Amino acid sequence: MKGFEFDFLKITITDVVDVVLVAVLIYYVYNLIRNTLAVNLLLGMFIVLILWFVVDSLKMELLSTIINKFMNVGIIALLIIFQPEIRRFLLLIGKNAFLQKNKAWWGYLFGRKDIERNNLARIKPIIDACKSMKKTRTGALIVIVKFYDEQFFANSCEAVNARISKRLLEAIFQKNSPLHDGAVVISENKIKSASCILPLTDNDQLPPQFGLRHRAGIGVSETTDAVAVIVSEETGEISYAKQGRVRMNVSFGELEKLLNKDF
Ligand SMILES: Nc1ncnc2c1ncn2[C@@H]1O[C@H](COP(=O)(O)OP(=O)(O)OP(=O)(O)O)[C@@H](O)[C@H]1O
Repeated sequence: MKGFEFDFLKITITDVVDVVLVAVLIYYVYNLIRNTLAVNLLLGMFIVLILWFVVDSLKMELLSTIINKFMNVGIIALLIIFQPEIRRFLLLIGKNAFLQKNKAWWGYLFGRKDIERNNLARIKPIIDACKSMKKTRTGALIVIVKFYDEQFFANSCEAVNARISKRLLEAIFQKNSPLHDGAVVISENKIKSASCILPLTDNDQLPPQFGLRHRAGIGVSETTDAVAVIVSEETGEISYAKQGRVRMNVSFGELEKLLNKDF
């Protein structure tokens, strides 16, 4: 008994690391699914789990067997249901970790000011294009990805592979342009493709004025590491989608800050 109490109270460094890692994992998972449909799915699964325990402890054989069978395929169902979140999570810990490490080295070697100046040079054409498209009420969807997944984008896009420029972005989204329908995808400092058809979000909590353009921007940010800048054709309002969540009526100052952080 004494041994048990001693064991119970013994906390090793590994235990602390274990708890911290689990806390970090929960934080990341929470951040990934916060305000997305995945929360409802998770809640649904949690309710089924509670029901299973209740039914099992009340020895209700038939219902228990049915839920048991359902739970047996639970892992596969989880993988299918949470495929976008799992994909985003793995991209986050893989690609982002590498990029962040690089950023830190660049910061160390060349100083923060240089990074910010470099970033502004990359971001400025996008912000300038948005300013001009807001004025002319030109609808636009600009998607920025850290990791350009050829397979994901190649099938539904026209390849561009050009330097990011304000005039090119304006020309693409201009109403008479053959490429104006769909999204522009920017990655690795280039306009990689245009006229991309993206997956639409299933989120039913979005404002009613959000049509297909907004839904596509939010949808791609749910399934990939992308952020999307959306210029509304109707209102000229700028929205910013990231991880399935959307910020509406973003000012150009805010847009610069957001892109500086995410690009
Ligand atoms: N799956 C898709 N992927 C990328 N772009 C799309 C997709 N579906 C529609 N679009 C773009 O959205 C445009 C239609 O936008 P719609 O008016 O439905 O959107 P909205 O969100 O209401 O935006 P706006 O405020 O600009 O009207 C299409 O012309 C096309 O360019």
